[in-house]
Amino acid sequence: MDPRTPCLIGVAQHTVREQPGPEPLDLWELVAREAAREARLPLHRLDSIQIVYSDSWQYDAPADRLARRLGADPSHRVYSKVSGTAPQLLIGEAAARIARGELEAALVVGAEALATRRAYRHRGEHVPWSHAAHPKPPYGWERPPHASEIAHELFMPVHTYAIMETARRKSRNLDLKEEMLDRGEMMAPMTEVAAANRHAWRRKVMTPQELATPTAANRFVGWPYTRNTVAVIEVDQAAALVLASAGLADRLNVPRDQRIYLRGWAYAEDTWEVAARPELGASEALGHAARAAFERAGLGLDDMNALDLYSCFAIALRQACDTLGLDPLDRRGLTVTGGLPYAGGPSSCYVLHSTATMAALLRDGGHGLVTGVGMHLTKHAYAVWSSEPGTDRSDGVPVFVADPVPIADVHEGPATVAGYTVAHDREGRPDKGILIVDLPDGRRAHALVRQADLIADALGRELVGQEVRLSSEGGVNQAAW
Ligand SMILES: CC(=O)SCCNC(=O)CCNC(=O)[C@H](O)C(C)(C)COP(=O)(O)OP(=O)(O)OC[C@H]1O[C@@H](n2cnc3c(N)ncnc32)[C@H](O)[C@@H]1OP(=O)(O)O
Repeated sequence: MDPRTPCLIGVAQHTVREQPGPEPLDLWELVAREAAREARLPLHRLDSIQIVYSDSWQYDAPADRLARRLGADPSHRVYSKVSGTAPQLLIGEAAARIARGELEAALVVGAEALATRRAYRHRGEHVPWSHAAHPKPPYGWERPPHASEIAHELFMPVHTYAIMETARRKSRNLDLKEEMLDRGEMMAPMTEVAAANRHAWRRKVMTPQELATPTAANRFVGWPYTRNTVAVIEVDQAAALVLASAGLADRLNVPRDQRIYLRGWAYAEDTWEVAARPELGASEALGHAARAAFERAGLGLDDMNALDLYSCFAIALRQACDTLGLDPLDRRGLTVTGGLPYAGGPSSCYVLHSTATMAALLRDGGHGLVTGVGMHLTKHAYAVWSSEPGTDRSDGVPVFVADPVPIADVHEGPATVAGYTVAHDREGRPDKGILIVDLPDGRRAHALVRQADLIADALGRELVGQEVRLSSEGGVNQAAW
């Protein structure tokens, strides 16, 4: 074997159960030390430290602070942008550099302490954490929301994903109740996986009915999604991966069955704005990423022994199943962790956890698929991991970037609903409708619905396909019918 073959030789995960807990820097250090211990790697041998963006706290120099804690002096230091695909892009980058002989050992690490932030918030206290960046840097997204999304208050994933779900619901002619029960049936097995995962945030087995039925404890958060079917973000969780060259793994005497290989991976992008997607309920990019990853790995879906499909919201799972031709009730299950709603959805870091869990499983031999989604189902990363090495040395250059449908900021006149959600308040009461509409000239637009009777109508039946009239004031479109 080429001594520069990259392999994953150490993993660690940690979940903090009592809040307030430690700050992200402490968590990074904790899991980094544990993963390096498993990898038999002296920390000073690390020549790359790559950290996934933390929503919990902005440090002045994250990678430098961690390097100092670990007693390492890596030549390669990265702090990612916000995205659920960031872990896979960092892993892919580390593997490519190892394969080129630029690095021998890399740490990819991430942590959130959002449950602790919340605990301090509820006590009315500031978090007492170290090395804050001054001034506070701008939020780490690659692009801010579109002006029309801001004007129509459409930037939270609980709303954008819900809109895509209603568009798919209509395209499949599912009625409202059918979609909810179908979602419960798809996600209930994930709760069983989470219950058996000692790192999972929520370890309670739930039935399809419990997931599908709205109650006070399972309120609508972005209709038609209820709390128990969406990513749980306020968690304290950390994970770390150590990648090394096969040559170094040999010198460290890492057992062969502890080495897992990134056999093939690929990255692709849908349009940044949900409204700009040619089909709101389907992904063009996902299929390109999946095909390229399998091709590069020289393997197919049927060869996979285990799967972990990114599961922030049901539509992410459904788009993946639709595109891959995978039965949502496939005997392999859709997740090895329990997924973001149950195992935990620590902002951009989830794929570190799914990869760590998959790696531990594959030590018994076999192949596994781990996928990532970023922003509003914009970014897609597909990674095939294996106990047997392959030859793929791809980088993160997208294999496909979708073309956007133009968005009209304001519009007066007729339009057709393409997808919608009803935003709910903290008490679970309907607040406003948010629509994406098709315009007669082929463009798309956003619109709000504020009238209580129209909101009630939108909650009671399928509104996708409904002809509406838009009126515009102050850059905000209002819809009525
Ligand atoms: C690519 C991707 O990964 S996309 C996925 C990104 N992840 C997400 O979008 C996470 C989605 N999940 C969530 O937002 C949350 O877990 C929720 C809202 C479902 C949590 O619900 P709960 O656990 O019941 O928490 P709770 O209702 O106490 O709210 C937690 C916080 O969310 C915010 N929040 C909750 N509901 C609302 C609402 N209707 N409007 C505005 N803010 C809200 C508040 O800031 C609240 O904090 P506070 O308690 O200090 O006021």
